[in-house]
Amino acid sequence: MLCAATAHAAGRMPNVVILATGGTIAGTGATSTTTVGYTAAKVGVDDLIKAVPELKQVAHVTGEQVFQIASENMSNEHWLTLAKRVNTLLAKPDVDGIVITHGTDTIEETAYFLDLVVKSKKPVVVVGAMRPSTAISADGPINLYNAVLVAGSQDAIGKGVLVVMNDQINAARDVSKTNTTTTDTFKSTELGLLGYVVGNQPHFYRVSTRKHTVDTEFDVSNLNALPQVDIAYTYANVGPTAVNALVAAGAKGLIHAGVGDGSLPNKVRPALSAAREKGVVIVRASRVGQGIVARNGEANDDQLDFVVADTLNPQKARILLMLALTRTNDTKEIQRMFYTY
Ligand SMILES: NC(=O)C[C@H](N)C(=O)O
Repeated sequence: MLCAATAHAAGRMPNVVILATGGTIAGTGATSTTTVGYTAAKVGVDDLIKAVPELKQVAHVTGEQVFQIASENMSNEHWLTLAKRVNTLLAKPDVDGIVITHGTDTIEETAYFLDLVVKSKKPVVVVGAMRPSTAISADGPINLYNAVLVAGSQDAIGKGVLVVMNDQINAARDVSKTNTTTTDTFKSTELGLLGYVVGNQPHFYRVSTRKHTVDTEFDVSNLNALPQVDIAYTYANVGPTAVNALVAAGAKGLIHAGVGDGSLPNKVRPALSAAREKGVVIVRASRVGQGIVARNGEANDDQLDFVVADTLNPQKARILLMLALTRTNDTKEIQRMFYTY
């Protein structure tokens, strides 16, 4: 077998733990042609593993059912539970890598959260499927097989948390779901994927230069909750209602999903400025989906005391801001974090 893992160097197959959380990869539909309108999160981890007997050829696989949910129901509390379990498992010398099966709707968020809080260089791969397990040409089994190959590979060590779908390897920081239903939905847009899984082997061509895992300052081991951070979306004719409601509901941080380069409509700017004066940390992001939100570009961030999201999309900016707020309220420090991770 071509799977080259540290464990292989020691003359054994890698030990990979599959942590199952639900999603479409564990979904079932009424018929084999049901590819929408199915029920997510039905099949247990043992059956997911049994459905891919080829896994035995590339790793010693064990499974744990951590949750059984559709990923639109993923919460901060789920993330803390999952991250703690991942860190506990990776601290064991006999665990070589972890695969997390997950719904695709929020896979990019869970992967980025773990990328910032996992304290190990060992591979962590998040994987899902766009078709339920009962569908013709279900993509779950091949995605799971590829994910296990990557998680057991020494080439994946130190690369941060990875999302493996559709034969492609993507960095957690940069990958996003870009199509509502197709199997080639996960893209790292202009920043590029890291590699492919072809011929029973991962092939890496690039790395993410942003710090992750063992090189971050975030530690969730003693956390049971995360600071409340919400997202206010902007569009033509938007007013301050959402911003004011989120602040009134207790947000400690707000991501402004602005138009273009994070532009602030005149009707929203005073509400955000007032929120900042109350101590809420404001991060300017963009709804566009790629590109940098430039500091002091579409707004005078120095004067307003705002932070910019750099290239993070709003949902990933929310994650970094929550973790940043576990360390500091200083906006200069938070801006440094957005240029570091
Ligand atoms: N393809 C999927 O997994 C979608 C599903 N709603 C989920 O995220 O759990």
